[in-house]
Amino acid sequence: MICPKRTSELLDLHLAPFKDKDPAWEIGVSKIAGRGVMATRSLKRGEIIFKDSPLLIGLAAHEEDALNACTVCLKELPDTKFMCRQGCGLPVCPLCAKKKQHKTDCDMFKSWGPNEPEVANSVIIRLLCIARAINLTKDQRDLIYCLQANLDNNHRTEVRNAAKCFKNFPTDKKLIEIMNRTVAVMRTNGFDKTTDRTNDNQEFNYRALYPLFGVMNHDCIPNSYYTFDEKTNHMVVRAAVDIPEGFEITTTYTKLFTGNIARHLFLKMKKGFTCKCPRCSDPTEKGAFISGLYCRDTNCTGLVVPEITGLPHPNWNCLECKQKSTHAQMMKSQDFASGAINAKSNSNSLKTLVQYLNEKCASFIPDSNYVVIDAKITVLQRLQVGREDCSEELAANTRLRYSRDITQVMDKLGLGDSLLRTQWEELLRREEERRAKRQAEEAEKQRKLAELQAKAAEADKILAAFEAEQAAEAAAGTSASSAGDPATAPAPPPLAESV
Ligand SMILES: C[S@@+](CC[C@H](N)C(=O)[O-])C[C@H]1O[C@@H](n2cnc3c(N)ncnc32)[C@H](O)[C@@H]1O
Repeated sequence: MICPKRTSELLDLHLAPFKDKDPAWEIGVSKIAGRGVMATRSLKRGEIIFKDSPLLIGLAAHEEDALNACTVCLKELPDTKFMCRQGCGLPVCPLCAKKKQHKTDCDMFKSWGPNEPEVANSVIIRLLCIARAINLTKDQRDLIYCLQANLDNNHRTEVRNAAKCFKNFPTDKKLIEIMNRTVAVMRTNGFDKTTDRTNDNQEFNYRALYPLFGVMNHDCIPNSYYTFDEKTNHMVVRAAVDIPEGFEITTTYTKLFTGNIARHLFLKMKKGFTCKCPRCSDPTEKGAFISGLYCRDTNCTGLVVPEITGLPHPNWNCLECKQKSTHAQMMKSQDFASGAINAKSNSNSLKTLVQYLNEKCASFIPDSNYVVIDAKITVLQRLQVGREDCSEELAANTRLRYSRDITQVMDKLGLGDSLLRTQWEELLRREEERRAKRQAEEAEKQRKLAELQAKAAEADKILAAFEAEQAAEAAAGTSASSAGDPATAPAPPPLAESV
């Protein structure tokens, strides 16, 4: 392990432009693994712990990605004529083409001689983020070297493949070593256009290395969460719960709503370690049953969960009838449910998806299963954009119901704040406000109706009394005339003039 003191010195230099005078964190020796980030004072839930800026950032440029984005400002460009005219093989916008960053990138790649500089090539564009390490200052490069690098057999492949796209790719061992090391550091600590790594299903479209964040260890119930500032690409890390002084500040390298087996596999394959946090050691995942499936025995109503063995294909146990099932058997149920729900999620009709989730799914998959949670998150995200083919009432009820469901899962898992939770809580608050407003409006309508009805009843009463009076008067008149009273007898019709 590299000395925490040296790591702190290098991080101080990197963060100098915006580091707090009295930072809430320090680098220390972790009880989880190697170095970690520790709280220097107690932190309140929601408080900003630190901001980090990317030491390296570039386009992720995966094979399937559109490549018309500027390699400096990272913004999308028109889909023709976006390549630099100097022959470096990099897309760049007219404004950034004049900037120092592009000049440095352009000089380096031009000297390596891209095979087809006028054609956007994902391998070349993707390499830029790594190759930029060559032109960093010594302190910055030391910081890269100071971060953990899990050196697997594959970490040299990227540079080796990229070399084939240039005519004069450097052969200098030192330069190649810098790039290979940077690839390994990126894989261990960086972001690569993936939502897998983010704690919140928040999209991050670039390849980047945030060095202070790179010292944070993983916990499946992290006590911090992060967001990105879209303008500066700075990362902001906040306390998800109250964190006492001296406690380690943790993050999650996986999505929050994946089951034990999927998280275990991801951490083992991509990050090279086995997590031993309380969530990973509990087959029920703190009673949230994110991996839970129905028992295969149709007479049993129990939930089946995977055994904690650390194996990729564990046996599963029914918590009710104790029947054991093989991993392959349970995966059939999971795959069927995932296929059915994903097909509906991909359909154009939001109403169909909501109805399917509300009326059909419970018959073949428990509500707690991650596929159902994911689909509900999809619905909420789509509802944030518009209510599509859902009625106002269905949209309102769904927002309320699903955000409550997801908040409940978070509570069971013991998850504190996160971007998702803040969003759902805001949704719940707004929906409850709307509901209260609608109820108040309805009550006011009823009050007015009752008032009108009372007035109408009063009017009816007056009218009835008047009519009764009239009738009485008429009756009195009739009896008077029949009694021959000339004063009250109706006037006789005028006699026709006799001629
Ligand atoms: C981003 S680094 C974290 C900082 C690292 N501890 C250091 O000293 O630089 C990621 C590496 O830390 C280790 N690590 C992080 N979280 C861990 C955990 N929960 N259990 C075991 N190892 C962990 C793994 O070796 C992982 O590849």
